[in-house]
Amino acid sequence: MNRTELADYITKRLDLLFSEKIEEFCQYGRINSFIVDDVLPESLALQIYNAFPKKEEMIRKRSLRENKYVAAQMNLYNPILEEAIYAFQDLRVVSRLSEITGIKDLIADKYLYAGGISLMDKDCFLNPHIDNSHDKDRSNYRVLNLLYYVTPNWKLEYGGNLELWDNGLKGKPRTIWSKFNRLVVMITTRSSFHSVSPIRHEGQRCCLSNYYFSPTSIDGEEYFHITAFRGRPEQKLRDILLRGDIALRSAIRKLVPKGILPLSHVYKK
Ligand SMILES: O=C(O)CCC(=O)C(=O)O
Ligand SMILES: [Fe+2]
Repeated sequence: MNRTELADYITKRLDLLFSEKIEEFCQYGRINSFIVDDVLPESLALQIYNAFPKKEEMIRKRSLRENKYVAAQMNLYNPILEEAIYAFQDLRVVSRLSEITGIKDLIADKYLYAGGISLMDKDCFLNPHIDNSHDKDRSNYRVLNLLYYVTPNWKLEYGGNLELWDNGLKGKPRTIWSKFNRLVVMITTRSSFHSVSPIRHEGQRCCLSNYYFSPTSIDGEEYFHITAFRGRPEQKLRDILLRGDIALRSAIRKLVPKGILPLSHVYKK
């Protein structure tokens, strides 16, 4: 199964749900987003899940900000993973998403900057954050996240669900179940705080991530920011520490616009 054949399925699914998803995405008063279930035939989604590498073969990211395993250097792994990720970059998929979201000039990211695959198991989490504003070359704005979940039988009570903080960190988040064979498309702006709730279950939550960029930001303004993590409402001390972390890393970025560390979370071709 190659990326074009996988994209055939994704495109057909989007076409079927097209007008419903436009309405869902446009709903007022929340982080613009929509959900597509049963994206691929079940057996294919399962094949993608089964192709996931062991967490030991991935890069661990562990700090107060997050605890998860990621990989973007896709030629190191089972090729079905690379095919599946790039299926979401097929021009037909990009154009359907542009029509649904109304965002013109969408650009898929072949370098998978900060994207690729992620695996989270017991006690993994992702604290509330806004995503980095730009692509790796700092030339286009990040505007959409495409998150495709592939763990079969993942239950809501396991945790590890996506949370969208529609009313900011003072409000309650909207929880989106990281259900098997589900795609979540969400907008990324300067205020689109989101997180992954801590996992309470012995199992692994696997996700394929694609990020789309555009020459202009969603609000039409010019800005730059790094990924900015915060504490959850009950994590007062962690929030103070993470605010300090944002201030420090932002200051360094002002001095060294390309960052001080070599880019690690990209697909080096
Ligand atoms: O794994 C998820 O559901 C969310 C990941 C995330 O925050 C991101 O890709 O920006
Ligand atoms: Fe994110």
